[in-house]
Amino acid sequence: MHSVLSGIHLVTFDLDGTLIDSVPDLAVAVDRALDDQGLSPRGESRVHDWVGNGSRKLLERALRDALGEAPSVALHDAAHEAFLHYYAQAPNVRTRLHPGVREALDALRERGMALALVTNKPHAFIAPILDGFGLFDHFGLCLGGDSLPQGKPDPAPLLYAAAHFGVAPRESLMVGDSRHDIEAGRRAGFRTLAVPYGYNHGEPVASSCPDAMVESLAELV
Ligand SMILES: O=C(O)COP(=O)(O)O
Ligand SMILES: [Mg+2]
Repeated sequence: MHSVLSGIHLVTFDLDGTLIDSVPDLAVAVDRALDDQGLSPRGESRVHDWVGNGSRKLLERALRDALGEAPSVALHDAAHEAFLHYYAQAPNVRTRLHPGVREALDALRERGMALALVTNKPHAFIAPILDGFGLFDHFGLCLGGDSLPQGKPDPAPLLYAAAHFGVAPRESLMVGDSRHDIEAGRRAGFRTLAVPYGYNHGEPVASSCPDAMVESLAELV
């Protein structure tokens, strides 16, 4: 096992960008929502840098980019509703698991580690996506961006997970791809591990100084 796991009893994982490459399906739903409003598509490469603060923020960033100014509340609400509708129809068509994810989750589960998923994505999408990969049952707890009043980078969801499993924060590890994951982990008193292949607003996640980094989650186990 990787040394970052020594003394760890709970591992919490981020979803988008860490376990899955979800931008292909996210971008389709964003672009369909924009099209409903007569706005031109933004495409995957831009959406890539807008993921990480939940779906409302994703749509706000897309609308701002398409309009050249901040959207009205009514437009933001309408586009977000449309996005939720389109994404719910096809959350797992072109989404792929990152290499090493299945091996890592299987091995951690076999070793009796408590596993939690803490994403800023709306909770409703977690089960359909994880089920599609046969991984939903690996997690003893799944929290979405709308599960609690605060999402990452607030430490609240991580502290909730630690309390749920009765594990001390210092015996817990947050695994993520973005500065929001590393900040939430640090503020919660968790150890932090980052992967470099995900979504971090176009910046290297190493700048957030995680306790450790791995190229692939396979290195964990
Ligand atoms: O919905 C998002 O913005 C990203 O969610 P994540 O926390 O799983 O990266
Ligand atoms: Mg992420």
